[in-house]
Amino acid sequence: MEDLPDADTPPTDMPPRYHTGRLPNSKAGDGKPRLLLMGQRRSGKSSISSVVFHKLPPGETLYLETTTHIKKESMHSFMDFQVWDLPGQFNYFDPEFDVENIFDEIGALIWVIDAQDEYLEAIGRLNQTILNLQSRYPSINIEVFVHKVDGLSEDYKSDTFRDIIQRVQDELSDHGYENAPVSFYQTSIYDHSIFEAFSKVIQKLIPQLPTLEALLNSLCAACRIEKAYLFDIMSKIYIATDTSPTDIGSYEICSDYIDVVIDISEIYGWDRPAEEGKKELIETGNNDAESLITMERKGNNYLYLREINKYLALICLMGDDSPQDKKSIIDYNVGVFQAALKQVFPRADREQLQPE
Ligand SMILES: Nc1nc2c(ncn2[C@@H]2O[C@H](COP(=O)(O)OP(=O)(O)OP(=O)(O)O)[C@@H](O)[C@H]2O)c(=O)[nH]1
Repeated sequence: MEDLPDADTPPTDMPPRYHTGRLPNSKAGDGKPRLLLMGQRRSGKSSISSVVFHKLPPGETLYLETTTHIKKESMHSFMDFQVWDLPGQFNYFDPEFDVENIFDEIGALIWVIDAQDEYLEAIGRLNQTILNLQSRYPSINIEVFVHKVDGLSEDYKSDTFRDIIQRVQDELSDHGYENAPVSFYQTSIYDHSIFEAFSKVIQKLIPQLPTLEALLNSLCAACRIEKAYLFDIMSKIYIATDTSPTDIGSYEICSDYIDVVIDISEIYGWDRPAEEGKKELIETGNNDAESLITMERKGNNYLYLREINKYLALICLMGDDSPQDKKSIIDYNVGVFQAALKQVFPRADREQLQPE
């Protein structure tokens, strides 16, 4: 890390600006990239957005009412984005809907399929939607959540997953779209899988991801960290991790630790008013922010957490080779990491693009 004070920004035609709340696909000026949640009725769309973005306990989704109109919500976090929950009963390519308004400029379309239900009709509609979109908006990422897998046996779960992928891919190749940007995830609101899937969806929209990963790799190598995650604290989505294999177990440990931090800061935290005359800095690399740093032993692992700013936290997972002795080295290197983040998202650029 010491050799890496100036991180290279990957070559790109566009100025880096997602950290101002704009993702690359978003309409210049509106500042809010859009994620669309689509799928059949009762497939679980509102539950997903309530659990991930509003911390609704999964059991309480049983009482959610059917969505009858397009529900638009703005999320304010590391980046501002909109989540649109589209009721399952309409065909959005009908002339009565303003197709352009719905699909123009979206970051990703998340299609939710209820794996516990008959899914052939859902796949038919998904295929139709993908084909419609491919001709008009070929670059939209289509993310298929094979959802509610919690109630299924391991065998049934993987058979269903494979069957759905096969049916979608067959239909696409029949129409000559072998390389359509479609990805599949197994999800449930009753475990961490829904957060993991959302993390991957969001990461695809971050152009500087390779740089963030390279920085996290260097940090891990310098401090013998097993796994490092850069978390969005509010949603528990991780926006980057090092490139060593990710297992859901390490994500779960880190995500539970974030919960503890949130609970404690809800009790002891308070709002800091912005200093007079100064705009509040909400961006990556704001190391003027008060920062919480902790290191704790969890079973055979040590967990190191450092708040990067109001929205982001770095969490590292280490083995038992006395990392406590190395805490000062880790602190130092994480400080270098934070400085490098600032190079990736220079402050001048942030201020210039900060909405008034
Ligand atoms: N077992 C299980 N049930 C789930 C899961 N996610 C959602 N559900 C249940 O599925 C039912 C329907 O969820 P909703 O979120 O209302 O579905 P929706 O897709 O928004 O439905 P509409 O508003 O009618 O379009 C609720 O009873 C949820 O509790 C899951 O991961 N596992």
